[in-house]
Amino acid sequence: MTDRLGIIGAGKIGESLLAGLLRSGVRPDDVVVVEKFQERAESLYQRYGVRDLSLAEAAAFANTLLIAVKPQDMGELLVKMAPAVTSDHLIVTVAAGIPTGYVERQLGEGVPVVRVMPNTPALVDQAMSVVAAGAYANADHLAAAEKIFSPVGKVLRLPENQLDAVTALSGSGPAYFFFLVEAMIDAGILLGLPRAIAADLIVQTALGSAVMLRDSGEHPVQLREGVTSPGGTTIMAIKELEKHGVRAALLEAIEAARDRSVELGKLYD
Ligand SMILES: NC(=O)C1=CN([C@@H]2O[C@H](COP(=O)(O)OP(=O)(O)OC[C@H]3O[C@@H](n4cnc5c(N)ncnc54)[C@H](O)[C@@H]3O)[C@@H](O)[C@H]2O)C=CC1
Ligand SMILES: O=C(O)[C@@H]1CCC=N1
Repeated sequence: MTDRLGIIGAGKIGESLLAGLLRSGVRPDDVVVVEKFQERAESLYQRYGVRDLSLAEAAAFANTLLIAVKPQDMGELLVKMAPAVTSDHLIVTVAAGIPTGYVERQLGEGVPVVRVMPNTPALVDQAMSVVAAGAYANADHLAAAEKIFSPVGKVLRLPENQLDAVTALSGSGPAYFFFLVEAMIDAGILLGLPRAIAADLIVQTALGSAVMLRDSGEHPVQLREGVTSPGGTTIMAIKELEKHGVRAALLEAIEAARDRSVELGKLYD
């Protein structure tokens, strides 16, 4: 397999993957984009030196086609792609909720499809991506898909029936952390700290806590207990979080995200 990639839909996720691949040493000549909005395509060319082609041209150029359009745009896109795609292509899709089975039916039985759920920390090479094989994707296809995502972070293989849960957990996950940080900065304002100071305190605290979670080998409960002194300040805050049902809210929020992923998958039933 030659390694030529076409990124169809170079929005937030498409661009983050494009930028990550180029940072990792992939040559701009080996990547093309197919982008609906001409202005965006021109801006990508200026910033990355990557050409914008039509779907047919991209399919002729690249052996791997990475689809990064919104789930709502998938139906129309796959109809346009079908005539240009063969079983020699590898199709990688990051669209939330859209099953490989649907993509296979639209593009033709036998076309290898790998469904992936990355997340936006790809921008800083700290993504969490999960890859799942469709019915016609073999070990080489999975390895080829992983090669696109491993330069921008960690990659895990899971069966496709877990991808809706993954979407809710790590796909949407960065938004939950940003939401929490935003609320904690507001708490700093409430306590009279300047916004910039509150932001510094919370961002560094988030970073330090994330590194501890990753590197200490300890369970989050142990790490939290290490901060929670008997009769101290932290337990007073934890009591309020429990009183307001923050744990239950998170469980229900992530369940709602999973349900939405399942619903998006039914868009084209
Ligand atoms: N934003 C995120 O955190 C994540 C998004 N995803 C998935 O990635 C996909 C893209 O999401 P974003 O990058 O956030 O959306 P976006 O709206 O930023 O990017 C989508 C891009 O696709 C282009 N596009 C739409 N239809 C097209 C077509 N027919 N041909 C060529 N280009 C076309 C649009 O012009 C746009 O630039 C979605 O399916 C989403 O579920 C997956 C993981 C995380
Ligand atoms: O909100 C969404 O639908 C996409 C999928 C995962 C993260 N963002």
